[in-house]
Amino acid sequence: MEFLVIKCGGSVLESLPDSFYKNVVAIQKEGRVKPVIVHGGGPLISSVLEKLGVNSTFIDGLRVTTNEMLDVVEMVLSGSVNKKIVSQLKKAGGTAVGISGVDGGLIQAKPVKNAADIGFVGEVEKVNGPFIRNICMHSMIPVISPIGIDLSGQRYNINGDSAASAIARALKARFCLISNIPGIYTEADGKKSVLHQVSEKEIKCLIEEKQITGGMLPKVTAALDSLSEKVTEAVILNGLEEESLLKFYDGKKSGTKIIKKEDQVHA
Ligand SMILES: Nc1ncnc2c1ncn2[C@@H]1O[C@H](COP(=O)(O)OP(=O)(O)O)[C@@H](O)[C@H]1O
Ligand SMILES: CC(=O)N[C@@H](CCC(=O)OP(=O)(O)O)C(=O)O
Repeated sequence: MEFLVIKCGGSVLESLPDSFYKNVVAIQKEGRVKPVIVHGGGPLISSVLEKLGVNSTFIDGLRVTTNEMLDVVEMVLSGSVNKKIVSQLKKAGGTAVGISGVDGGLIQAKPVKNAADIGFVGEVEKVNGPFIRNICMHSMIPVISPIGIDLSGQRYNINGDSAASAIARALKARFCLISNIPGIYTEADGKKSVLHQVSEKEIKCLIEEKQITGGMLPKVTAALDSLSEKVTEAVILNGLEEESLLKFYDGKKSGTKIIKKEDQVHA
């Protein structure tokens, strides 16, 4: 079974055109590749927390998450955001199942490394791949929110990009990250452009030069982590560009392709 993991960023969720969901359903109905959606929801979490008088702080693009904040994060991600995507897919003619990483032990998590004061932020230890496969086998589209759980039952807030990356790796899936930008921007001589392709080494330079910052940091790490011998590229796509998902699916040029090495040979 072949999979396509589609990570939908919170930056773009409110603005994704109906055609995006129609395209996901069309891919599912074609049957060759099973789409799996993993979503974020960062901006909505921030705005709900703000209404409750809680300010968010981020370390390397990850939200510092106290126990009280964790309840809000889960409510927003696994409740409102997740069910909106399921409804959109229904409207587009498909059947989706909304679940969080907590359900069925889908995302087993542990505290994220090297950040003592970040609270209940997790990284993925293990993914229950057979659970996802089962949903896909029943012609349904899994829609997964990035909350993880450890063996003691503690829940963790996981960055959507890293959750999606671990799921893509577990399924040996093609991986695309849908966001609100046409790809990775770079600037040289005051001129801004979008990279068509970028390697791990180039990404390190761009991070050092502070050309890649904020929410793009977990995104590029996630893209690189998803790569394996079998899956050699991950792509950052613009959700606001109507046909970007189908272009990527059909192997056409779209967004920024992330690869391990510059000399990687491409079809
Ligand atoms: N080099 C870069 N190219 C493009 N976007 C960048 C870059 N560096 C930082 N960013 C920021 O990263 C954001 C995408 O991350 P994020 O807001 O977390 O998206 P999402 O919610 O879609 O996961 C962009 O909107 C942009 O502000
Ligand atoms: C640990 C951490 O930062 N978790 C994220 C989860 C949501 C997310 O990743 O949303 P986007 O995809 O929209 O960025 C957060 O709390 O914002």
